[in-house]
Amino acid sequence: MDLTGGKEIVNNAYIRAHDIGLDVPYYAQPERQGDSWLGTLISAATAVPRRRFATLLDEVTFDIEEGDRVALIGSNGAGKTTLLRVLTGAFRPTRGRLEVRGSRQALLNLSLGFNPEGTLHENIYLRATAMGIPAAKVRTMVGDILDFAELGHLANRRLLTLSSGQRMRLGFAISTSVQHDIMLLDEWFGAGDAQFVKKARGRLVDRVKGSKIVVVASHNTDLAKKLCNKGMVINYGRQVFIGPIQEALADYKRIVQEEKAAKKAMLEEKVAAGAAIAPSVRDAMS
Ligand SMILES: Nc1ncnc2c1ncn2[C@@H]1O[C@H](COP(=O)(O)OP(=O)(O)OP(=O)(O)O)[C@@H](O)[C@H]1O
Repeated sequence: MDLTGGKEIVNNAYIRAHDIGLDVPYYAQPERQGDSWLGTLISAATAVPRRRFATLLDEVTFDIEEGDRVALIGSNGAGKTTLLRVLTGAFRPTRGRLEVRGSRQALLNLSLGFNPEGTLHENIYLRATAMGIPAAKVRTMVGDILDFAELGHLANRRLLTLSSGQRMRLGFAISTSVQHDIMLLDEWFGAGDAQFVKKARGRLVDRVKGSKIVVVASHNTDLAKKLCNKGMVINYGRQVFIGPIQEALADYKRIVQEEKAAKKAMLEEKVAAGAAIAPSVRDAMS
């Protein structure tokens, strides 16, 4: 079987970002003043949400070349998944220049692009076509995908009748059915039953080995050290470091310690000013 799914594998893959930024619109509900159920009800019915813009990424500049395995490192909400979405092409940067050479495989949301009303068979066509695989090629892959997901006996059932674990298995089997140049991963895949996870990890390791570039967002330091040669630290949507993985992890550790020290100092100021602090918060800061 041709593992490229009919896609051209390029000789020289890269991702180059120059000063990219991403602003997204969102709607903010004005603060509700009601202190009674009637007041809350009236304010909920009459308050008009305001359109605002949030800067999710700013001043991100890097060159990722063939052979690089890059860990995106940062606290919750730092912008790792957002950057991966930009790299997959799901979000277009609102500033700066992004150049990507090579086919991309994204393992971010395994259920994305499914139609719950369609059968498993139809959904394989839907997703594989969206991945750019020609229909003739998909036809030769359907059996393998269903076998890998262990769902062959349900091929003509509607997707909405599947359990969430079964959907995830199908999504994983489709997303990893072909080898691409660039692999974009959000956290190391670890959901599902133990036997499937083992099989899925085996396939992931193969795909990572076969990829020219891997970018993985992870909170798992051991995995980052084992898998990656480079690390990119993201803090509040800004890239604050890119370089060798050990140095990136050290930089992130320093940021976490500095933030912890700043929070502790703020807490101590509040205590000195006579504010009541819950014991759990005090313990967490010590
Ligand atoms: N569509 C959106 N509109 C407004 N804000 C958003 C949107 N999507 C993400 N955000 C915000 O952008 C920030 C970055 O989110 P993101 O999911 O990229 O973080 P992350 O680093 O992957 O976090 P985690 O480690 O928790 O997965 C968060 O503060 C999040 O609330």
